[in-house]
This record gives sequence, C-alpha cells and structure tokens, in this order.
Amino acid sequence: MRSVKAIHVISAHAEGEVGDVIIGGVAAPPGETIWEQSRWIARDQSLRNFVLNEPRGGVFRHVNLLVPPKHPEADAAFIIMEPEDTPPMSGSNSICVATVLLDSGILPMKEPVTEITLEAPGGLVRVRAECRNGKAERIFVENLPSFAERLDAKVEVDGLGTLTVDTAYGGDSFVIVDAAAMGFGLTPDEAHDIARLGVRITNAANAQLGFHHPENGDWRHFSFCLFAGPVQRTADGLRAGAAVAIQPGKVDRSPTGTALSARMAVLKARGEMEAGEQLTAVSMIGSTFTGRILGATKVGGRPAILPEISGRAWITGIHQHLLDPSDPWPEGYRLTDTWGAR
Ligand SMILES: O=C(O)[C@H]1NCC[C@@H]1O
Repeated sequence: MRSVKAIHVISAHAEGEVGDVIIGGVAAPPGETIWEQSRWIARDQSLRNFVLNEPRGGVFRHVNLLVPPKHPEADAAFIIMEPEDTPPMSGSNSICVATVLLDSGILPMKEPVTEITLEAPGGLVRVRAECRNGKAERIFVENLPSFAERLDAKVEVDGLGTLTVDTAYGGDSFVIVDAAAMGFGLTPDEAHDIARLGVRITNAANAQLGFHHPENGDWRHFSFCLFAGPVQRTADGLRAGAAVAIQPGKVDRSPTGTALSARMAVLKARGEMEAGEQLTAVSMIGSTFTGRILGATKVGGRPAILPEISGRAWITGIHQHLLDPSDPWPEGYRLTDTWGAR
C-alpha cells in the first residue's frame, strides 16, 4: 500500500443525514477568520472534490473539517462541505460535529451536561449536550440569528405556474413552499419528486427573487427549498413535516436544523409562534429535530429570532482516505446519474 495523503475521518449521522468529520490529515486552510478559510475551501475545491466525489464520497455525504478556532471563546471550529455549497452553518452537521468531538474524546465530556462553544463559518454557536455513559445523547445548538425575508412572494416555475413562497434565513437561505398546496403529504415515496421540483424552485427563486444576507455580502443565493408540512398544535407544542431539497437534487434525511430555524422565523413573523414555544420538525424518514425561539434580535435592521435546535447523532465508523499516486482520478469524479435528480 502507498499513499500521498491520509485523511482521518470519523463518520456520523444526525437523525439520518450524514455529517462526517475530518479529525486529521488536512492542514488548516489560509484565512484570518473561519469564514475566510471556508471561502478558500470553496474556491480551491480540491478537498471538497477528494472527500465528496466518488469513489470516496457521493451526493448523500457532507463532510466537516475541524480547524483550530479563531475566536477566543470557541472550543473548536469547523468548515462545512455540502454537495454543492460551503455554507455558513448547518443544523445536522453541527450536531454531528458536537457528537464526534465529545463521543471520541477530542473535547472532554461532563455528565449529565457538557457545554461547549463551536465556531461555525457563519459565527459562534453555543452547544449544550445531554450526556450519559460516555455518549452525547442529545445536542442543543443555539443557531445563528434567523429571519423571515419575504412573505407570500411569487415565483414562476416552468410547468408549475406561479407559486406563492416565503423566503427566510436560518443559518442558510431558504425558499419555503406549502407542501400540501403542492399535493405532497411528505411520505418517503415522494422523495424523488421533491428533490427534482425543489431544485427547480430554488433555481427559479435565485433567478427571480435573489437572496442577499444583509450582514454577509458573500452569501447571495438560495441554497435550499423547504417543503413545509401543515403545523399541528399538540400537547408537546407545534409539530410539522419538513422535506428539504438540497442541490444538486437530493432530500435531507434529517429534518434540517437550518430549515427549522428559518421556519420558526417565518411563523414568528406571521404571529403564529412565540418565544418559549416549541416546534418539532419531522423528516421524510420520521426523524425529528425540536426547535425553540429563545429570544429576539435584529439582522441588518430586520427583526430576527435567536433559535435553538436539538437532535441526536451517532458515530457510524472511522475512515482513513488514501490517495495512491498512480490513481488517474486524484479528485474523484461525478456523473449525472446520481449527481442531480432528473
Ligand atoms: O440540518 C441542516 O441544516 C442541514 N442538513 C443538511 C443540509 C443542511 O445544512
């Protein structure tokens, strides 16, 4: 065996969505801030290609690179690599990163509760982990300030006509459509149609509405389309189905923490959810993330919420990705049979 690279990874999933964590073998990228470092990773593409492309990755995979934190209050920092984006924040990925840091002993665990601060590319997130018998059983993340951008905007989608959508930011940017109005019950057999339509809706919203984060000039596109199920009021708070179409055309297996934060911001803007209330989002595989509105703030002068999301993650394996110097595809490859829903 010979290799010119050895990238050490602990693999994990949060409520069904893969969020692998690179714990060694990659030098910290250049940049004064974690955001600048993440822009370098996004421009350079070589690490993204190596871990996300076949034969090591696949469209279902997200990979997080641990880097030394820049902020004095942070215990660890991470750069998120999703199939097409290198985003400011991610719910499922932050839950995987916190679980890997604690369950593998990279950061010390204190039972029954460990508190740590993570530095995501979009900013600091406080994490509380409920821990028992050496396992971080549930991770609570105080996500980035989240806001509703447009309510009841119109988007024209070829073959679908004019859709009424909301747009919002929950650590990443969303077009939100009413799943029931589009004929979806958010059952698993609908995943392919949701992936395909969701990407068309996201692309149409990017062309017709555009998104600009008011305080982060680099984030100027919609990443995702959320098919939002009807909100039910239960004894445990609000509950709703959630299916998120991710570029280039796959559905999040988890209920998507950034979508939950964006949806709570929209419900708050509509007067349908208040601080202290709880919203449980249910994914297409039946897994859940629970969210709460912790308080109010402003982003670029807009009313915003301080969201908390919680969910569970599990380690699934340890990998050492190698590169034989004679491999003709050192950065791998992708083909449209799996990279993009047709
Ligand atoms: O939970 C989330 O926010 C994420 N899941 C995969 C794509 C999103 O970043």
